[in-house]
This record gives sequence, C-alpha cells and structure tokens, in this order.
Amino acid sequence: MACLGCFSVCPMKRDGSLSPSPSSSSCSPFRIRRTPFLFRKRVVVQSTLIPASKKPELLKVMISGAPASGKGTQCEFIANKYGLVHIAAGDLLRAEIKVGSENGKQAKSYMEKGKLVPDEIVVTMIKERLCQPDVQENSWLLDGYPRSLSQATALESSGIRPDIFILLNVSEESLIERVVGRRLDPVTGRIYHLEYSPPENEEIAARLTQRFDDTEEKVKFRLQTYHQNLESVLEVYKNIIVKVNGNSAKEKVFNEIDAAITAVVEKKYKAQSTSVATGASQ
Ligand SMILES: Nc1ncnc2c1ncn2[C@@H]1O[C@H](COP(=O)(O)OP(=O)(O)O)[C@@H](O)[C@H]1O
Repeated sequence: MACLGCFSVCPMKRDGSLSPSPSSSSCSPFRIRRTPFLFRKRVVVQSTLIPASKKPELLKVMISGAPASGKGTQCEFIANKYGLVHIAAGDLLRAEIKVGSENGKQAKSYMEKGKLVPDEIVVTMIKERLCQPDVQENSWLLDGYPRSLSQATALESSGIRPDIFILLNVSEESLIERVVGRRLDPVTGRIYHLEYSPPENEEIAARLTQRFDDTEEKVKFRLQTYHQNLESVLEVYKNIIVKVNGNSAKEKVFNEIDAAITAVVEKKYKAQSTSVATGASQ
C-alpha cells in the first residue's frame, strides 16, 4: 500500500517502497496487518510474498454534507460496519482547542465566525492523522474534509483518493432546526436534540452543552460557506459521488449508504482478484 501522504513523518514512498531508513514499522508494505472487516472473510492466505503493487487496497470513504446533515451519526454506522477509522476535521479542530494549542487558538477564531479554518492548519492536521498507525492499518472514513478545492487538491497531489464520495442532502429548513436544538452530553459524548432526541432524564438534561458555533446566526453562515465551496469539491470527485437523501430516519439513510458502499466494495474486490490472478499467472 502506498503512503497516505504524510511525507514528513512517514518513511513510505508513494509507490509503496520504503525510503532508506524505515524507522516506523507502521507503514511497511510487508508488515502483517489485521485484515479489516471488508476483506476478513474473503482473503485467501497466500504462501508467497505479494509485491506491494499487488496487495489488496483498503476501502477509503469520504462523506460530505451541510452542518447537521447527520454525518456524525452515519459515520458511526459506517466505521462500525467497515472497520474504518473515522476522521472528522471538526472533531480534530475541537480537540486542538481543548488542549489550548496554538493551532487550536487560531482555529477557534475562524470557527466562531463559521468560516473555514486556513489550509496551513487543516491540511497538515489531516495528513498527519492519515499517517497514524491505526489509519494505516484499517484505512479511513474522512468526514468534513475536503471542504474546498485547495483541500481536495492537496489530497490529490499526495495520491490520496477515496473509492466513494457520499453526499448527504438535507433540506435547509431541517438543518437549521437540527443545529439549534443539538446538544452534547460532555460525560458520554452522546449527541441529543432537545425536541427529536431528548435526554433520558433530568440529570443528563442539566449537564448538556451546546457547541459554540451551533446558533442560528452562525449556522446560516456555515451553510453559506458550505454551498460556496461544494461545487468545486464535487468536481474533483465527480465520478465517484453517491447522493443520499438525508431527510429520512437514520437507519434508512444508512441502508442507502450501506448499499452504495457494498457495491463499491464488490467492484473493488473483483478488480483486485482479477489483477492478483493475472499477476500470479504471469
Ligand atoms: N476541512 C475543514 N477546513 C476548514 N475548516 C474546517 C474543516 N472542517 C471543519 N472546519 C471548521 O470547524 C467547524 C465545525 O466543523 P464540523 O464539526 O464538521 O461541523 P459542521 O460540518 O456541522 O459545520 C467548521 O464550521 C469550520 O470552521
């Protein structure tokens, strides 16, 4: 498998070979890896070493949608079913804010206004996360990244491309309603909605918090930012986009996403089996 693009920290080159001093074993193309869910039942144990170029490529998924379109919920379902590491740009930024890092301080001033955080912070943050051992091992589900043409181009130029780009569509009216009523339980990390998914008891209700950017005024600006950038991002992934209606119940939305991912997995696996078989017979 080729490096995911974090050239400053990862010893693997984009063609899958290693640079002279492979200090980290996490990126080795020949290390023994835990087979993710997707290939678990189907992988045939090979007795000979397969060249890196012939190894099964792992599933890679991107998901995009307006604020409160339900990406977080769907990502949880997808990550659980396909064993992918869920990387949410917004969560990574909030974690930076929480630890009080310099990047976090800068990011907060943009997030408070509903603006995109500059690429200098976000691109590096995502690339570094993609190079972590858990992601190398299990592959990724990118949520809320890329959000602009420059972010998509940064990935493309590092050879990082998903197999499928899921676009969750939800009506604007519902989005605003969902954002304004959204609350977080800081103890369990669970997301509630005051009306549609209220807390189970008074104790939980009393400790719920609201995200600093979840006000009506800020969400309107975030929506504007989202729409301004969407078309240029879609252009990059136009051949692999699957549009999903996010207005239905979460289980129904997931069924639609799951069917789309399954189709991609089948196609990917077929292509890979053919190329391995062709390679073996040569
Ligand atoms: N890829 C990104 N590029 C720049 N800024 C981002 C990116 N992802 C998240 N952010 C910042 O974090 C904020 C919150 O993002 P997120 O948690 O994904 O919520 P939402 O999608 O509901 O706006 C965004 O409004 C933006 O300021």
